[in-house]
Amino acid sequence: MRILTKCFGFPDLKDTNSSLQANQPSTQIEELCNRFSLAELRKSTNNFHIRRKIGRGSYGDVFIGCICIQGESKQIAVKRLESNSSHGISEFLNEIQLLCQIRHPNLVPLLGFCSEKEEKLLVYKYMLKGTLSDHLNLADGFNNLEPLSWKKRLEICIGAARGLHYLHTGAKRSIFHRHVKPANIVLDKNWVPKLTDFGLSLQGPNSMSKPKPIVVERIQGTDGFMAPEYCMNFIFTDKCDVYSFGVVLVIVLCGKDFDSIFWKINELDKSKNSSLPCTWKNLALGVIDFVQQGKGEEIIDPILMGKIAPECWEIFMDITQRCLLLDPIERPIMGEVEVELEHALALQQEADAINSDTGFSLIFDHL
Ligand SMILES: Nc1ncnc2c1ncn2[C@@H]1O[C@H](COP(=O)(O)OP(=O)(O)OP(=O)(O)O)[C@@H](O)[C@H]1O
Repeated sequence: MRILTKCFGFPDLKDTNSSLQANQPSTQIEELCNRFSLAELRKSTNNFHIRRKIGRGSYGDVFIGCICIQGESKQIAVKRLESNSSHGISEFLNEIQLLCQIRHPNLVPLLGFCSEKEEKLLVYKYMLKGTLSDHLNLADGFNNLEPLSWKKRLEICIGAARGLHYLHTGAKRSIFHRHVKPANIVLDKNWVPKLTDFGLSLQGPNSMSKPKPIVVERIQGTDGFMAPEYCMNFIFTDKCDVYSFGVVLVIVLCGKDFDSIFWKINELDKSKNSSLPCTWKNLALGVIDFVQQGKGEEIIDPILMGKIAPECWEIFMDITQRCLLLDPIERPIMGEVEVELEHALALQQEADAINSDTGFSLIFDHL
């Protein structure tokens, strides 16, 4: 087992260590990734004007801008690291080093970075449709965006699963994302989902073999999405990302944030006198429980009622609850999750072709 005390370190990149000590990206990375000047990013965001602010994460504010790259005008999202964020510097370097080396249709393209004076900025391609979280109306209450159809949700999950599968097995060395959640899945103008926020990601040894566990010094991530064994043993594997992805699938189905789903499931359990609240309850089994008791509409996104074909439901719930199994060995790998979700979508499309008018009003009685 390899022990990583920091989440960066790319032996195939020269200069990396000395640059990291100086909190600067390595010279080789600069060959792979644009370095923007602070002046051009200031200009492109109207000096980080409040009206250009499109979001805020733990890293700092995110601004929209427009910049000319190789003669082409591009809309960009600029993440500005807050100056008092000590922890952010390692995430900043980690994200550049990782994203500048990999390209995939389901990973957000990093266009470049800026490290000048006290300013540290990351420059991404702007994703017109925002985050999956925005479209599930999870962030800051209701935001009036058109709700996503069930098929669109499945397509988004398939794309995100593909991106995660690529990270685990497709790159030269396996990469664990470590921060999978709806807010870290962004959508381009064609609704193609892309994983973003690689600040916490870990790069393991050669991915030709099975992804190997990595021991971390401290637990980082978002509550509710972190796998139990990671929180208890400080060991991260590809199966911890699978667990987080399972939580995403439940949220996509319910259109509610983690806490709301978790408390609803606990309430139902309490009414049955079954068990005490437990953070790592298998949420998918909780949802199935609701449905079997004829209370599906209390937990599932109301927009989806009558829209999910029973055949699709079965495959979707099966893979979701397997992603959330307590024993990581029993969880599927991301490749299997991707295939099962594709299967679920195909079944939904077949059922829609037959029942285009009637819908699936009996789906929840059927189970
Ligand atoms: N490439 C992008 N295109 C369009 N909007 C973006 C892009 N990247 C980020 N955003 C917007 O900025 C917000 C903040 O993003 P960021 O990744 O910094 O934080 P987060 O993932 O929401 O939170 P945290 O960093 O705490 O996990 C997002 O919710 C989104 O609205």
